[in-house]
Amino acid sequence: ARLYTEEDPVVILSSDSLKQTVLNSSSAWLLQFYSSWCGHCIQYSPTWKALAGDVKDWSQAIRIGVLDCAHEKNFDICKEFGIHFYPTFRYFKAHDTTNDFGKTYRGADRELQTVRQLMVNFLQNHTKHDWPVGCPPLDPARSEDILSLMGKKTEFYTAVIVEDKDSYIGREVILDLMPYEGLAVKRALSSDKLLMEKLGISSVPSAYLFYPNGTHTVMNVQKRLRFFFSSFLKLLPGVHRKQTNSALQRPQPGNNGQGTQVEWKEFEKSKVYMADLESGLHYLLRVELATHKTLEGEELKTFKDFVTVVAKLFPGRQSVVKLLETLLEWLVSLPLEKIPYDAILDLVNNKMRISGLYLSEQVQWVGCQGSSVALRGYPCSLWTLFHVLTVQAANRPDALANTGFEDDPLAVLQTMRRYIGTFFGCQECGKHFEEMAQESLNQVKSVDQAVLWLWRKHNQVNARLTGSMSEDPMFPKTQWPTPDLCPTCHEEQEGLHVWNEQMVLAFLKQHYGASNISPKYSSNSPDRPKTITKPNSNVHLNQNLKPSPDSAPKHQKRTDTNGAGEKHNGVQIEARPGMTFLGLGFSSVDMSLCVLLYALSCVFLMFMFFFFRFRSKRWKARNYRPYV
Ligand SMILES: Cc1cc2nc3c(=O)[nH]c(=O)nc-3n(C[C@H](O)[C@H](O)[C@H](O)COP(=O)(O)OP(=O)(O)OC[C@H]3O[C@@H](n4cnc5c(N)ncnc54)[C@H](O)[C@@H]3O)c2cc1C
Repeated sequence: ARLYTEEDPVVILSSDSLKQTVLNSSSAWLLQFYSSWCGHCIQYSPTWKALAGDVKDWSQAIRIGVLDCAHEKNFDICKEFGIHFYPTFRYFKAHDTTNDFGKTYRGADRELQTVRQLMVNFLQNHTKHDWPVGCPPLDPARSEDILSLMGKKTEFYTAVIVEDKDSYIGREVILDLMPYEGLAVKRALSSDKLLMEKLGISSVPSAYLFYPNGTHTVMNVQKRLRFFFSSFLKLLPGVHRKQTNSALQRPQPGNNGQGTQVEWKEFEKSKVYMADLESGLHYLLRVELATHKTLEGEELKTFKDFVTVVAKLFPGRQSVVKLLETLLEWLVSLPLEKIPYDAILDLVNNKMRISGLYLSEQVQWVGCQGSSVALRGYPCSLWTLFHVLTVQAANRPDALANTGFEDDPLAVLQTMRRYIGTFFGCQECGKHFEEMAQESLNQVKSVDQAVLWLWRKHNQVNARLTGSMSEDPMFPKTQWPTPDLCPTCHEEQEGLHVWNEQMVLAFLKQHYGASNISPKYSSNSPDRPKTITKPNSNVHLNQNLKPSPDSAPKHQKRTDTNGAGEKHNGVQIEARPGMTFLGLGFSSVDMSLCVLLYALSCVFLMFMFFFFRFRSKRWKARNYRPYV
């Protein structure tokens, strides 16, 4: 296998693309010419990938590429470029038309931080004439320019990183924020005493922030590290990733693409919202799965396992949990190998009118709302649901007792893997997720590791999707949790950001724990359960597939409902009349059958009565004995 794949944040070059990509480019390039059989190259590849991921946002200024000289079709180009040893590192300046073969880096130190700083130095070697397009100035700003911002209203924020002469933080933060709009980042040196005094800065590195409204203050970050400064700035209100051409064609924030404004709901990002989880379950059960006419074989098994895990672990409202439990009992009690999905829908829609079961049909995205209806929503809620479930499995070890999943730390992840692979509407996503699962899921040995595995993989997906079309400019894809949510989760080792996984685990358990789920915006249960009739489809509960009354939990009561049908979102909502008797709910079909059977049995009994009466009279007349 090749050392680098399309999944990695590096640009993979070949003889066909090398010259036209790298020479006279609008950005500078740092290339690694490697050989896939060379042991050093193999060992070094994780560092190179990490570096490329770390500087992904610098791509307008400098980009990272690889070319495999062991590939037959690259033999000639590697010869032409004079590559004799592997790996060879070459820098290519932006706008270089001299057709040269780049500048070789010969240093022995190839640590990530060293190479990253060399990239900054190399960028600064450009002149005014060949400066990479889109790369902001990296030299320190003049103190007059900074001080003139005091009290001045502008259209954007200005952040100033004040640092020592040898520090790279300022330049790295400037490059990190390059793809973002709504702010400008500058750097200043601590040797500028007047500036230090005017800004009231006594220790470095520090950051100072000028707000668009003319106010200004020292930036308050928990740790004075590059990652903390960059994250803080990326998350400022009004700061978002610049839109690409394709992203510009997307509906604008607050607009659903059809001219209708979407109502914005205020929310706290430190909370998980029950409305998101329930809306996700509604979409999953009534829309995504409903595209399957019947479930059988592996699909049915996957669905049953999914319902088992959710019914046992979902820390939701009683009405939803009861609905899931009833669905589970019904699925388990049914010996069928094939189930029409309409029958499942009938149960989800509580056609049996079992009181206390209800899953709202209203979609309410809160923490998962997007700046347009085309963004976020369901996939966000699905991630959230599975994070909640892994945390529940870790916090409540006995929850899966007697389900066949007890003692299985992989229960939630394997169920998620199979659900995503079988039913998730985005097939490509399913393929990627499966690749990640095949790669490392077998290393998960405990429920805590399962929580961390899902977090790690979600961040891997976030990194891949940074700047993609599915990124909501108001909710940029970041490595999560950001420092403002969990400062102790972040550390730095030799200039590289590292996670404190113990802290991450504690944070995930708190964030996705039941007590952090807010009921705000959750739709209330209706006074009566409603049934849905899809146009032109027979949705009457299939009598053969009715769950037997015994299969419903004993504590569940049935109730009657009354009311006329009503129209909602183009779907006919029909509330059929019914009644309760001895605490059991009966629909009108049940009632009609009862009356019919009652009438038939009356006729039958009358017939028997007259038949035997007539026979006994005849017998008496035939065998009349006056002396008996
Ligand atoms: C299994 C799966 C695979 C996917 N694969 C792809 C794909 O290959 N290509 C594609 O274009 N889209 C894919 N998607 C969709 C994509 O990941 C996002 O869900 C979607 O773009 C919406 O993004 P979002 O901004 O709402 O944040 P999401 O990534 O959906 O995250 C939702 C919320 O989870 C929290 N969060 C973020 N990161 C983490 C983390 N590491 N750990 C715990 N919580 C976190 C945040 O609060 C965030 O708001 C996939 C979705 C799923 C469920």
